[in-house]
Amino acid sequence: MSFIKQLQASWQSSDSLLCIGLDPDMERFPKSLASGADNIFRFNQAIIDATHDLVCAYKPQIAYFSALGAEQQLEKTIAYIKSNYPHIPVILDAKRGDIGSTATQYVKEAFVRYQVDAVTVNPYMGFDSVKPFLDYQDKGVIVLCKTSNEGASQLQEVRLQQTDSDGEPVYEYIAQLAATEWNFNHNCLLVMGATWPEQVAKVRSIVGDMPFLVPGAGAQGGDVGSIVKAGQTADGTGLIISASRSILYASNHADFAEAARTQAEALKQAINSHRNKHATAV
Ligand SMILES: O=c1ccn([C@@H]2O[C@H](COP(=O)(O)O)[C@@H](O)[C@H]2O)c(=O)[nH]1
Repeated sequence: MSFIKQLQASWQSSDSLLCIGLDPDMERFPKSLASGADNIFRFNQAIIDATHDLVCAYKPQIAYFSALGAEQQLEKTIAYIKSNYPHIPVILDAKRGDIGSTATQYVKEAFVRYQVDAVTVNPYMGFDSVKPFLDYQDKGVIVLCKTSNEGASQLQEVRLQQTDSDGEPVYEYIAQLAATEWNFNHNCLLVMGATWPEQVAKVRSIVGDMPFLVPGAGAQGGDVGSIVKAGQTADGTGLIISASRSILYASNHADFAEAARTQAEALKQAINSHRNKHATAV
C-alpha cells in the first residue's frame, strides 16, 4: 500500500491528525529510566503503549538516537510499532539530502535498515539528491518547505527572480516542484511549520490535497486552530500535526506515560474541534 493510502486509513481509523514526535532526551526521563540497558526503547515503548489510539503517526527524530550511538534502540522502537500497531505509519525525521550516490545510502538507511514508511528530506541540493527517495513509490518523501524555526525565513522567504516563476519566495517554488516534477510517483508531502499559518494557507492553494507534516505545535507555540483552518483539506484531513516535548515530558515522574496520554488527548481534541467534518457534525 502507498504511504498516502496508509496515512488516509490511519486518519480515518484514529479520527486524529495528531503525530507524536519521538525525541527521547534522557535528561528529561523519569528517574526509573535515567539509565540502564534499552532505557530509550523502554521510554518510547511506554509512550507508544499509552498513546497509540490517539495518533495518526509517530515521528522518531534520528538525531536523538544517533547522538548517543543508540541506533539499535531506534530500530527496536520502529520494529515495536510495526509489530504491535502495524496500521500506524512511522515517519523518520532525518532531513537527508546529498549527491545521488550518497542519497542512495540514505535511502537504504530509511527504508531498508529502519523500515520506515516515510522520511523527511532536504531539497537544497536539488532533484538528483531527492530522486533516489522518490523512486520508492510506496514510501512517503516529505520535503522541507517552510520549516517551523525562527530562522526559516532567511532562505525560504527569499524571492526568486531567475526562474520561470514570478518572483515568488523559495518555499513556494519548492511547493510547486514537489507538486509537479518531483511528484512523478505521487509520493511527495511537504513539511510546513505550525508557526506559519499564512504560508500554510498559501501552499495549500498551490499543491491541492498534498498532505503536510506540521511540526511546531506544542513546545514551539504553533497555534493549532489557525493551522487546522489554514491547512486542512475539504474533508478535514491533509495534516499530520506533530508535537514532541510537550507530550513526552508532560511529567518526569512515574506517571510520565499517563501524563503524555492526557496531553496527547487534549491536543487531539483541540485539533478536531477545528476540523471541517467535526464543525459540520455539530
Ligand atoms: O520544521 C521543522 C521540521 C522538523 N522539526 C522537528 O520536529 C520536532 C519538534 O519538536 P517539539 O518538541 O514538538 O518542538 C523536532 O524533532 C524537530 O527536529 C521541527 O521542529 N520543525
